[in-house]
Amino acid sequence: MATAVPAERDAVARAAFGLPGTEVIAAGVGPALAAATTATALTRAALEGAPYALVVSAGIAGGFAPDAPVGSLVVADEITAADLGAQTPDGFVPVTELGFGTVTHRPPEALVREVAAATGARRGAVLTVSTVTGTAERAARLRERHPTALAEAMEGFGVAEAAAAHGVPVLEIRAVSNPVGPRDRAAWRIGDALAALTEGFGKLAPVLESWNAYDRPHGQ
Ligand SMILES: O=C(O)c1cccc(C(=O)CC[C@H]2O[C@@H](n3cnc4c(=O)[nH]cnc43)[C@H](O)[C@@H]2O)c1
Repeated sequence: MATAVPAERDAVARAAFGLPGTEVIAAGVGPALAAATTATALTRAALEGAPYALVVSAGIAGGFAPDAPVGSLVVADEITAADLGAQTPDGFVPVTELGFGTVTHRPPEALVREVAAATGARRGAVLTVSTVTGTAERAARLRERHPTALAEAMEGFGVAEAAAAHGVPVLEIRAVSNPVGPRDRAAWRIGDALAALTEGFGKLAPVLESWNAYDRPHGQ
């Protein structure tokens, strides 16, 4: 499990589901550091002869109103880099339309369904951004481009790129701490979101145990 900061790591670790082989790391803020730290952890585990079967990006996030209110839990059916591309006179163009790279990773469908059923998490796209959205206009533009988006955060795509490089499936689970939109630090509910993260991960043990037991191939 890869969170951004130690407070998120502790919220996930507090759920203490005691699964052998589970490690929770604070991998850093932003997609680049999250990718580098996650890739390092995956490489180390592989070199030790105990490769990971699943990578989970977890933490707090901004939620798109009204579908992902503050305090709700979201599981990504799509992890998309929302600002990886070029700004043109006609608007934003993702790198894939420029002919290179990737902007989306898809977690295993069955696992996403099982996580949602076990935790009550809402299913939808989670966007990865390098700049936190601070205006209603940008929030609306993101939702126009990604109509199924429920949340935005800053690490999921980086963690997913590291997992993909190692051929390991990925999940992203986020608890909503603030609405995506006009900047309003007074509206953040980080404590509530961390509590929701702990509660959600507390319900995940059977899902992750059966995933590891069946060792299902990527994409199932
Ligand atoms: O200064 C601000 O206005 C501001 C607003 C929301 C979040 C931040 C952060 O610096 C937190 C970054 C940290 O938390 C995740 N996160 C939480 N909410 C959001 C969000 O609305 N948009 C993007 N990321 C968010 C993120 O994954 C980072 O780890 C500052």
